[in-house]
Amino acid sequence: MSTSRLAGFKDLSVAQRRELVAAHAGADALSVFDPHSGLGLEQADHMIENVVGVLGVPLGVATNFTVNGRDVLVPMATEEPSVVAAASNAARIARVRGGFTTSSTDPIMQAQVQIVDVADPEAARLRLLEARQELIALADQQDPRLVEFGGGVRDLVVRLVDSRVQRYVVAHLVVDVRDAMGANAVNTMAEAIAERAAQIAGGRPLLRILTNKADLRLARARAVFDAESVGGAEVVADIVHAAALAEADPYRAATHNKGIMNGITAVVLATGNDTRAVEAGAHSHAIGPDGRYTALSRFEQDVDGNLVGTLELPMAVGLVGGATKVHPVAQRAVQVLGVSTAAELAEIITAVGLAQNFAAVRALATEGIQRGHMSLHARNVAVAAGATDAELAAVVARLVGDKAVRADHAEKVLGELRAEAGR
Ligand SMILES: CC(C)(COP(=O)([O-])OP(=O)([O-])OC[C@H]1O[C@@H](n2cnc3c(N)ncnc32)[C@H](O)[C@@H]1OP(=O)([O-])[O-])[C@@H](O)C(=O)NCCC(=O)NCCSC(=O)C[C@@](C)(O)CC(=O)[O-]
Ligand SMILES: NC(=O)C1=CN([C@@H]2O[C@H](COP(=O)(O)OP(=O)(O)OC[C@H]3O[C@@H](n4cnc5c(N)ncnc54)[C@H](O)[C@@H]3O)[C@@H](O)[C@H]2O)C=CC1
Repeated sequence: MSTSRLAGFKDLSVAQRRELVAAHAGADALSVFDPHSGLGLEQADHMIENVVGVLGVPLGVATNFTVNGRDVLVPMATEEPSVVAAASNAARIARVRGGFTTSSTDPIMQAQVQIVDVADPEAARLRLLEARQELIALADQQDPRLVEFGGGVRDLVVRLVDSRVQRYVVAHLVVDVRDAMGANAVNTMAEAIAERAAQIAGGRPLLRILTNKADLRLARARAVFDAESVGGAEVVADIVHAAALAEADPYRAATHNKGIMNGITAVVLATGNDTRAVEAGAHSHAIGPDGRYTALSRFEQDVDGNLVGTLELPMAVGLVGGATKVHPVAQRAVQVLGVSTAAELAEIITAVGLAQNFAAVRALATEGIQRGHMSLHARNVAVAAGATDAELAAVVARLVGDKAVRADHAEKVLGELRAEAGR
């Protein structure tokens, strides 16, 4: 089934949405998305330690995404109102000009081996490089499955890092991890070569761990947002101004990048991937060549006057290993996305990050964030004030109408409605 635009998806009931998503994923029913049949206590107890329960996070589906010409429904797990709506809204505008175009590097992760107390670091560096083949072979022996799947060590790089204590020799194993996120895989390799590497360097092995600055594993997304659909030439120009401030000013960049991560983290979480690893990679990548923290995305006006958005960042996500293969909901989310490689997943996640960023910045450059975001957040405020299902719509309408989406006002409105009903 083509998802085409799926206009009006938001107006369907939860049951109707599930039917549509199930049909799209080629599944009979999405029973596993049911809160009572998702992650069980027993499975949870195998995943982490000292388990006492399972936390439910809303799982939504962003619509309207076209990525490299393919319509995609995007599962997003988030507690924040308006994130799924914003992504769908941006994707609706992007598809006017063909949607998102993506690409990525090979899935290369790196592990570091720190060697301390080396008398001659410069010479140690060359001794390690002379032993490159031996060390690579030793590392590859640790993971025959990965090698079988076409992955394995691609290079050995040696850096000298001057710290306030001493000059460290730091060997990097550069590993193609194929469809894995790869942390466990490269950590095993780093631990296996550490003793031998330190012996060759003439020092003592200390840290043996991957780096989350996965700057050899980049995913990229690009989209042209049609000027008219964006709101006209002035809005395009103002979005470029907004993005330029984020590039120039770390205070704005942090919020701009948070908007990107609203989308990225939601898909990373929905697919059972490691949100902290992706966030660490993103923020380390937000440091520009001049050492300043800056925006991860760029927005420009093209020759036709349309807005072009681009995003490039490390994206260490996998389809095997970690929770991706264990969590039943994550597996179903991957099925809905219709991806079969980690690279495809990484690219879709990056497209969602760009969409999310565009939606937020467009709102900020026009009417402001409050109308769209707060009208959706009003439901949370009303429920927190004690509104029942039957009272919810009336309370939300009053909060939005009064432009006062606040707890005290919700309590006041609720009191008034109940007094009227009691009369
Ligand atoms: C909220 C909208 C989308 C409303 O925007 P709108 O123009 O009022 O929406 P609309 O009713 O015309 O609908 C347009 C499309 O948006 C989607 N849409 C619209 N409403 C819904 C809904 N209820 N449920 C699901 N989807 C929805 C849906 O795809 C819909 O198409 P349709 O289905 O009608 O054919 C818009 O104002 C928007 O994109 N705002 C940005 C919101 C945002 O970024 N939220 C993130 C939280 S704020 C934050 O944390 C980050 C920030 C902002 O600080 C980052 C930064 O500073 O850069
Ligand atoms: N700093 C960090 O980010 C750290 C993260 N982690 C955790 O590590 C986990 C991910 O580690 P992984 O090595 O991905 O998991 P993993 O070790 O469970 O799975 C990867 C293994 O799967 C096998 N495999 C089977 N099919 C494959 C294919 N098609 N492509 C690649 N490998 C295939 C390979 O032997 C590979 O080594 C996550 O849970 C993450 O939270 C662990 C330590 C540190």
